[in-house]
Amino acid sequence: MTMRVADLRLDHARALLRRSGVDVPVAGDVPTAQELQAIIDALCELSERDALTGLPNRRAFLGRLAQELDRSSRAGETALLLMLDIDHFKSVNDRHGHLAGDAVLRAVARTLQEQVRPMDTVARLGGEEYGIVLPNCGPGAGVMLAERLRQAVAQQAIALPDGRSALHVTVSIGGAYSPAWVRSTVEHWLERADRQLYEAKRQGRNRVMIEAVPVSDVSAEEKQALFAWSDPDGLIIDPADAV
Ligand SMILES: Nc1nc2c(ncn2[C@@H]2O[C@H](COP(=O)(O)OP(=O)(O)OP(=O)(O)O)[C@@H](O)[C@H]2O)c(=O)[nH]1
Repeated sequence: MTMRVADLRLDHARALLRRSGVDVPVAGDVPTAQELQAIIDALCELSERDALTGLPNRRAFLGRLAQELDRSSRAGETALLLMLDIDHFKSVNDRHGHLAGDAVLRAVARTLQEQVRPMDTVARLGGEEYGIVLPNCGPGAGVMLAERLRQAVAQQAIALPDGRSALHVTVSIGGAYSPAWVRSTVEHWLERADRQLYEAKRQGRNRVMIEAVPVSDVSAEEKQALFAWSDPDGLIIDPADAV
């Protein structure tokens, strides 16, 4: 049995889009190809956004990281990955309520977005954690930028939904550079930045910790892949001797 466009049941998709504030006008009962395409595009866009802050979500961010790794491995540039986590966020919820917690999450998202360049991507990774990827960003600029982000959040007075009070929060930031010329993996990059974030929390929070050396921390598989790729004669080189 073949399915016709007229049989498609789009009510659910349309209702979801309407609830999410996305208006996809449809002229008649049977959608045209353009109308169908608009619904598909809007659903794709929605699946990559965090509903609370409007930032790209984890799924979208992982895609951006993969793109950036690919670009920096070809261009020989380093990109910086930052992981940010609001300090003692549980106590914001506990003291002021969940709605106040949500207001804080939105306010921090706005501040981070305001501080970065248009080419950078700020995402909410889940809970009170954000990720930022900064293409073409080297060690000098990276530390300064992360420190600027930390200060901007700490200085911000966040208005609470009761309209009467405001509060301040701080963030801990961990960072790692993508290795230039090496095709690394998203998982390994995230793990390196996460290790720095863990260290920033351990050392007392409200601080920035960025891995010092951009290239040296490359996994054994990555070294293997790099040398297989760079050795056109197929000679076997022991990566341990080469790096
Ligand atoms: N309001 C609100 N709270 C959230 C949301 N997502 C996660 N949380 C809360 O975020 C809190 C995270 O707490 P923890 O993981 O203990 O971390 P923390 O209190 O920030 O402590 P440190 O990270 O160690 O400084 C939990 O209380 C979650 O319920 C959300 O979308 N809205």
